[in-house]
Amino acid sequence: MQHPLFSVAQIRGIERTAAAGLEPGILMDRAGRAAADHAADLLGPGTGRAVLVLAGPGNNGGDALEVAAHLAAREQVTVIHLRGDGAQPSFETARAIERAGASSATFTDALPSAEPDLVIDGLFGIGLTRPLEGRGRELVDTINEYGCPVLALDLPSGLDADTGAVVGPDGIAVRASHTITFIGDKPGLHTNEGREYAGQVAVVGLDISQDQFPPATALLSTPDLFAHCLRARGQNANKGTFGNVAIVGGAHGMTGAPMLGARAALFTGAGRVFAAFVDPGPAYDSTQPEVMCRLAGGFDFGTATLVLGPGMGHSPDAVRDLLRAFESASPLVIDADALNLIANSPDLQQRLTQRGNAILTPHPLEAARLLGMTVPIVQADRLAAAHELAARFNAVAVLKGSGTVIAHGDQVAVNSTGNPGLATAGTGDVLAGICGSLLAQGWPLWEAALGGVWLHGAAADRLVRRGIGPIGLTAGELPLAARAVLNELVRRYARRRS
Ligand SMILES: NC(=O)C1=CN([C@@H]2O[C@H](COP(=O)(O)OP(=O)(O)OC[C@H]3O[C@@H](n4cnc5c(N)ncnc54)[C@H](OP(=O)(O)O)[C@@H]3O)[C@@H](O)[C@H]2O)[C@@H](O)CC1
Ligand SMILES: Nc1ncnc2c1ncn2[C@@H]1O[C@H](COP(=O)(O)OP(=O)(O)O)[C@@H](O)[C@H]1O
Ligand SMILES: [K+]
Repeated sequence: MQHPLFSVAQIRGIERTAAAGLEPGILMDRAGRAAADHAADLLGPGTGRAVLVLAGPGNNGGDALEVAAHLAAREQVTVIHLRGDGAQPSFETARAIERAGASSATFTDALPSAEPDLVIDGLFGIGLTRPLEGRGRELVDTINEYGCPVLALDLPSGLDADTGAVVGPDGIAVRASHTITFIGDKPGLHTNEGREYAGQVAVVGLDISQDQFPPATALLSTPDLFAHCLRARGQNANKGTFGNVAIVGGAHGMTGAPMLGARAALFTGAGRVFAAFVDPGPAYDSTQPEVMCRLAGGFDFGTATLVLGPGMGHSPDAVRDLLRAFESASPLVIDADALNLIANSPDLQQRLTQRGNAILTPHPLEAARLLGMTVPIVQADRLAAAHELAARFNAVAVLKGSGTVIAHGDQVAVNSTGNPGLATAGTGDVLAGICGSLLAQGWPLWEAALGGVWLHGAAADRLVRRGIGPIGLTAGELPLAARAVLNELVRRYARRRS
């Protein structure tokens, strides 16, 4: 099943169309009821717990007041309602104000002296137009220090639902442990700062019929998007069935990078794996003797899927190898130094665009160099940056980081796996090796990128679940974990086809 992500403009459109066919206020009734149920689940069995409800001036505040009215029957509810000095509340918010006012909830301007058992964040949702300031900012500052669960309504106040950026210069947002988001899921909850601030995300469609939803802006990447490429191995398979991968890089002093990529390719099922060194490198890898070490200069680039860039350096030999690789018809994964060489060379850019058949895997700095912009601009709208990379270089673009964005043509996906254990040197080399391995096994570019990124993150998640990381997780531990995750996926999804 697909997991769509909608822009704020799309959510507004869906809300308008749905509301036109319903009694006024029904959608807020449903949002308030669903959020109150979610809050009750977080509180667990019992009654009389202290719940702090922060309600803003708009409809997000209306949702929060509905939650307050529902919860007040069982819990000790305190409401801080920031009314703002803008327009009058909407019909549904005015009704929510009345309902909460008629309940046993206590309204106050001051935070309670003791930390509550649960905070409901209904300050701002998709109507946030500027950074938090004044009292709103003070409240967020304080609740961000609490240790109790924080349930954000629709999205954490202060976050941009489209981009996952904290609105601001010098902005602030609620750090929620849970977010219940209404009508449809939003990209900003899953990329950039979104994963940090949104916590666990639950989506409530408010019973709006699917035919009122437009095509999604993006999809959250799950194995359903690449399951059709997962295949059990036929009994009669041989190593030639699973393709050749060559990791091309490893300038003097950087031999570890291609070795990590090569191990990742091997452990995720490539038939034969080469490490092709730009400068004279090791004769063999004593830890992984299955990897065949070669000098890139003499390697026939037409015989393997090529992963270009890990530890490649910037020497004339590196450029020569890159040019030769571009002249081959082999599928390419382009990473690290290869991306920097391309960023510096209009000629390489033109050749890449003309040849196609490539996955680019930049981190935000590499993406900024390729696009001729700064990292903050790339990060301010990661979906747009990935889309632009894909269009400009005629490739599948993988913009790495928390909530990696994968883009090609009109398609955009946001990855749902991974954790900060991956923030350590060499994990990018492993990702490039996995993508190369899947390509070599016959996966199309788009699926190899989606699957490679998902698997890489899931491998890190598996290690963390087993107590290996996030602190101290090493890139070299990922390939074995990726192997386990891939075999599990194949058992779950694959039908034997050979
Ligand atoms: N309608 C429905 O049926 C449904 C609606 N739903 C809910 O509605 C939410 C959207 O509601 P919304 O459009 O009212 O926007 P919301 O996020 O409450 O904020 C707008 C208010 O904040 C103000 N403001 C903005 N920025 C500010 C700042 N930095 N600092 C201070 N003030 C600031 C702005 O006033 P301004 O000063 O800009 O005029 C305005 O008053 C959505 O996220 C979902 O939760 C769901 O229940 C589904 C059904
Ligand atoms: N905080 C994080 N959460 C999730 N994934 C992360 C995080 N930090 C880094 N990663 C992932 O780790 C990898 C790092 O790649 P890269 O920066 O190229 O590292 P290197 O060049 O050292 O191998 C990417 O796949 C990236 O998406
Ligand atoms: K909110």
